Amino acid sequence: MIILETKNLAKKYGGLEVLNNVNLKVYKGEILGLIGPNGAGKTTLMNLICRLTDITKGEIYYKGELINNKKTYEISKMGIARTFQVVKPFKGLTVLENVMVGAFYGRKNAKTRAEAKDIAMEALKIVGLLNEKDREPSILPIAQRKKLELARALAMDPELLILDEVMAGLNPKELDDIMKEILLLKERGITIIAIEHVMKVIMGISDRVVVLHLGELICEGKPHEVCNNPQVIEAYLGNKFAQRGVA
Ligand SMILES: Nc1ncnc2c1ncn2[C@@H]1O[C@H](COP(=O)(O)OP(=O)(O)OP(=O)(O)O)[C@@H](O)[C@H]1O
Repeated sequence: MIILETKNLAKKYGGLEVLNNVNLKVYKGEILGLIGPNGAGKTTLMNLICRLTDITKGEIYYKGELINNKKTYEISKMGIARTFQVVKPFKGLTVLENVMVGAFYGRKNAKTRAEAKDIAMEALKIVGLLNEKDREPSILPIAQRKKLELARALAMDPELLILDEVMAGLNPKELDDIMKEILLLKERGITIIAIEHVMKVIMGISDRVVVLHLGELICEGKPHEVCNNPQVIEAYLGNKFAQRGVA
């Protein structure tokens, strides 16, 4: 079953064509890896889906419903949550309070502080950040700030979770930990789109991979199929990767 679909989606910033004719299908329950070179349009595509930026052309359907005219907060209530590439926790709020913000804006729609706290505590438990709940986010190391971002998105109780480079800057042990957590989220029934440059992660968690290049989807398939596609090797991975298998 398709949970999200874009049809002939296009985005221009002034004269700059950033996305062109993107037909993306995301199936319920899968982890979809989205890869492509810097500037390919990956974040822009996610910004369009979350309705953070105007659509130049085309349609976006979520669970069969056209969402072109929805507001970002309506998208959150419908069950789409995302993390951001650059983690920006709210200053002056503790880790717990930052996650509570997600509980107020998401599908669970917390009505009281106590309710939001329960939801946030559960999300912090899932990502293993309960011990840090009273700390100031800015003093957390990068791996924990990424977990905070993940917890905030989880507190929104998403059906579709968009992860924008949650792995960047993590060491191998931290990568393994967060990969396991993402696979657990899939087991909980959450559909995931993961934008990622770390190919070990993409190969390790994705059911399917799509490749964006110069604003167009140039390839989709199982991870190993995509990695062996000559166009993808040429545009993104390079020959070294193809010979080695996993970067
Ligand atoms: N608000 C904006 N105004 C003008 N141009 C923009 C804007 N946002 C993005 N762009 C341009 O759109 C193109 C695609 O950017 P985008 O951030 O979507 O790429 P990306 O694939 O996510 O790259 P990266 O892997 O580096 O994060 C780039 O050329 C970028 O400079």
